[in-house]
Amino acid sequence: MTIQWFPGHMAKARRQVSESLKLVDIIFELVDARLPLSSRNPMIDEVIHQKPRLLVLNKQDMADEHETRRWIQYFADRGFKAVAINSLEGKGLQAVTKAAQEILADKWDRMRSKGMKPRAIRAMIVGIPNVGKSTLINRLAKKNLAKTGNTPGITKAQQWIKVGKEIELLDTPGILWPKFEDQEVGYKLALTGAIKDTITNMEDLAVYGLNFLALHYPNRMEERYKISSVSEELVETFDAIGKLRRVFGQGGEIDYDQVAVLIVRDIRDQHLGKLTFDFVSEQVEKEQLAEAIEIENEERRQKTAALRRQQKQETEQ
Ligand SMILES: Nc1nc2c(ncn2[C@@H]2O[C@H](COP(=O)(O)OP(=O)(O)OP(=O)(O)O)[C@@H](O)[C@H]2O)c(=O)[nH]1
Repeated sequence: MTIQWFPGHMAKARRQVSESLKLVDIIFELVDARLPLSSRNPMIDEVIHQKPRLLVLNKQDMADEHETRRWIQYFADRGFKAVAINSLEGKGLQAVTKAAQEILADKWDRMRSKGMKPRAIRAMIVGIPNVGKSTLINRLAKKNLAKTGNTPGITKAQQWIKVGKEIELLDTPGILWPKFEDQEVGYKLALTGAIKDTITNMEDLAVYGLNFLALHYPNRMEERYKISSVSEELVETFDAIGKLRRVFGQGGEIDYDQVAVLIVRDIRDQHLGKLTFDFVSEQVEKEQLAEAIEIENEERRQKTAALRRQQKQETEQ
């Protein structure tokens, strides 16, 4: 399965985010708690530069709680504050305000020491499509619908939403497209519904989903489909699930296309429980591997350089 991404959209989104960047004190980078890495825009660091940022893991209600805790710690260990929220039900929103205040505490202290009056923190939400940006804005806006009006001095009028006394939020979020040249990232995004089904092959997706379940959540797969592994002969697995769930075509035969759709829906609709698709343990392993390769490369470079120096000395003598 090849999933395309959209460079045209990306360039426009980057421009839009860059333009708004100078208006805000902090970026709320919204990601899906089920895939805190795969749902990040890989160019986000380049786009937002050194702007302070809070990582907001949304849809926490759908993610594996244990893994969400591990991700928050993972980001903290790397110097990024992260909070988990559920925008749909408005859970965890206070943690967003509190974390933003903590991140900007030094800047606010400096402002106060210069005699400046404390003002509300200005923030902007950015994230990939479908991650919950509008839901969060609406949820925050509901608390206080009063908009603070346009910011003078910019051509395009920006509306600000007051969130309590502490925060003013830009009412238009920055959309950053995911980059899914990595096929696995594409599958994960598709399984959580971030990519439209029209650009994904349902059977490939279902097979990826089953293999993922067998590896990370075997008990849940067993409970739902009464199978403990994915057979090398995929037809056998699809037959077993089709029979169990009575997915038959008109002639009474198993309808494999519909079995694939059923598996994907089951995963998306949480019939296999709260699932997380990115794992801290796998990421740390990848990072350690990359580090080990870099150390090896560096040692090799040093050895080669030493050898060259020695050869040079020998020819000079
Ligand atoms: N379960 C759950 N669903 C959520 C949550 N936040 C948003 N959603 C759902 O996710 C879907 C996408 O939410 P939107 O707010 O439209 O996402 P968006 O990022 O604004 O999407 P674009 O407009 O495509 O950029 C909707 O069906 C929301 O109801 C959440 O915290 N939990």
